[in-house]
Amino acid sequence: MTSIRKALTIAGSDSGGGAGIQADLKTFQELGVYGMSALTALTAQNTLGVQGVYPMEPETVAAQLDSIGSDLPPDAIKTGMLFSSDIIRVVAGKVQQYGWQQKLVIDPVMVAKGGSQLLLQEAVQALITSLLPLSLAITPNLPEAEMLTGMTIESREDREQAARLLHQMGPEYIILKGGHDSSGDEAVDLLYDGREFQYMSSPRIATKHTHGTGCTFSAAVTACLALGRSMPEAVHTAKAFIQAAIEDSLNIGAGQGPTNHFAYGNRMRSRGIPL
Ligand SMILES: Nc1ncnc2c1ncn2[C@@H]1O[C@H](COP(=O)(O)OP(=O)(O)OP(=O)(O)O)[C@@H](O)[C@H]1O
Ligand SMILES: Cc1ncc(COP(=O)(O)O)c(N)n1
Repeated sequence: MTSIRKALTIAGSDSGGGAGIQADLKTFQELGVYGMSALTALTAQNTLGVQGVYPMEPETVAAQLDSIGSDLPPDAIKTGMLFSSDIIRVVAGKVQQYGWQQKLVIDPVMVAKGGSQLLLQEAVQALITSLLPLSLAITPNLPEAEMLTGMTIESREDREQAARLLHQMGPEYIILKGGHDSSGDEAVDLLYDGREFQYMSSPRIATKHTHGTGCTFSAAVTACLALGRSMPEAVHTAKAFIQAAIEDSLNIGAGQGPTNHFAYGNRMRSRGIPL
């Protein structure tokens, strides 16, 4: 019998398959981790945008988490689209009930690349007060970090100050993603553990096909944590995973296409490197 590490994503469904739960499960699979999911919302979505958002009832989110918590304890967990304060409170309660605090990565998804609201404005405060204090790590992009801290982030010093403020809200690790800063030739992410700032950068790829980059990146971090890797190792691998996925992005759909979840694994396998 094969034993396998398990990761759980608590997120929304993207019918187009590039972001949300679909991106998370593909990433878990590629990194050799058994994927499980609890749906918070359905979206009707494709590369052209979000055509509809259909949130789950909070009790159906609770029921999914109970099914998983009572039988399939995850080694690591991530959240993505949570939509409302009611759903956030249910998730926070289940994280406490099952003792998942040290395993929880929060991707504070707020707005889709096409502009659709994936987190209601009324839910931002619940995210800060109910969920952030329970988390191991948070992976905001720059606009999300601005929303959570109330700061404007322009300089490197601003990023470090935002990371300090986010750290005071509870997460042990802050992973501030720099994909939205298109001013330089590099895509620069920052990892902060409350003591040191570690920058991780890669060449910025000129492409519009970046649908689901944040979901894929945080899923890769979560998969690596499920495998028992340290946080710096997990972020390093996630950066390599998303870089490959954007470089080899897929030419499907008429709009902003998804990344290629096979790319990192294909490269490693072709070089004979174990994943
Ligand atoms: N054009 C690019 N070239 C290289 N890396 C990129 C590019 N865009 C984003 N990244 C990387 O992808 C990861 C996700 O960053 P990003 O800031 O895009 O997240 P996000 O906005 O949350 O994504 P999403 O909008 O899909 O939720 C980060 O590691 C970032 O550095
Ligand atoms: C269900 C779901 N979750 C997350 C995203 C964010 O991804 P992006 O910002 O690339 O649109 C999304 N579009 N849909």
